[in-house]
Amino acid sequence: MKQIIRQELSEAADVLNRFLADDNQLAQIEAAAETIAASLKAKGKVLSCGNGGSHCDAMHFAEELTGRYRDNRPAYGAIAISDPSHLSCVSNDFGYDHVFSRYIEGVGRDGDVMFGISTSGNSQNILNAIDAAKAQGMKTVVLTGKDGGKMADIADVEIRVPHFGYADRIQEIHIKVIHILIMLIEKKMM
Ligand SMILES: O=C(CO)[C@@H](O)[C@H](O)[C@H](O)[C@H](O)COP(=O)(O)O
Ligand SMILES: [Zn+2]
Repeated sequence: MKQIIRQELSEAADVLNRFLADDNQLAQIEAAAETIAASLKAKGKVLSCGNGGSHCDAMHFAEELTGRYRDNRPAYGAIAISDPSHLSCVSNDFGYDHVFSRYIEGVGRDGDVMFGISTSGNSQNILNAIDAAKAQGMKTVVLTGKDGGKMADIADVEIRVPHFGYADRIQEIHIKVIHILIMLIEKKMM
């Protein structure tokens, strides 16, 4: 058992160190923070979305913007697309591929930011959300993994964890990126 624990922690450390060494990804994190802070300063908001574990991460990101991260400060506008009644209605009536895009059509406004999280970069409901966000005049920021998938070509800002194994290793870096983004956004809002 100890061997499994060591192997898992060691692989996680390797993925983190490779990400840390990639200046291009660090620049993308700064670009994402700038995009989001500019929207919030102009009274815009962030609409975040993801599937499975990334859905939880989308909620985590939004609550730290509306609620709190490390210290108290004003609330910032953010909504994770997560209302079960919306998700079940749209899945039932239009299909699961439309759960995020439909919400963005209803709630997204020019100047808002769509924040999508996908380890494959290929989840169709997030690809559709990017299209819907663009149609609303919103900026799009995505966290991806592997080769970035189709999202790499269409998002305004893409932060990628180039790990080609299981999704959990990618998600572990995503949550670190989310915390750093909140920190940078707070600094830019001061
Ligand atoms: O949390 C995990 C795996 O760690 C899973 O629930 C995972 O999020 C789900 O399989 C998602 O449906 C994967 O979607 P995506 O990351 O490719 O967009
Ligand atoms: Zn998980």
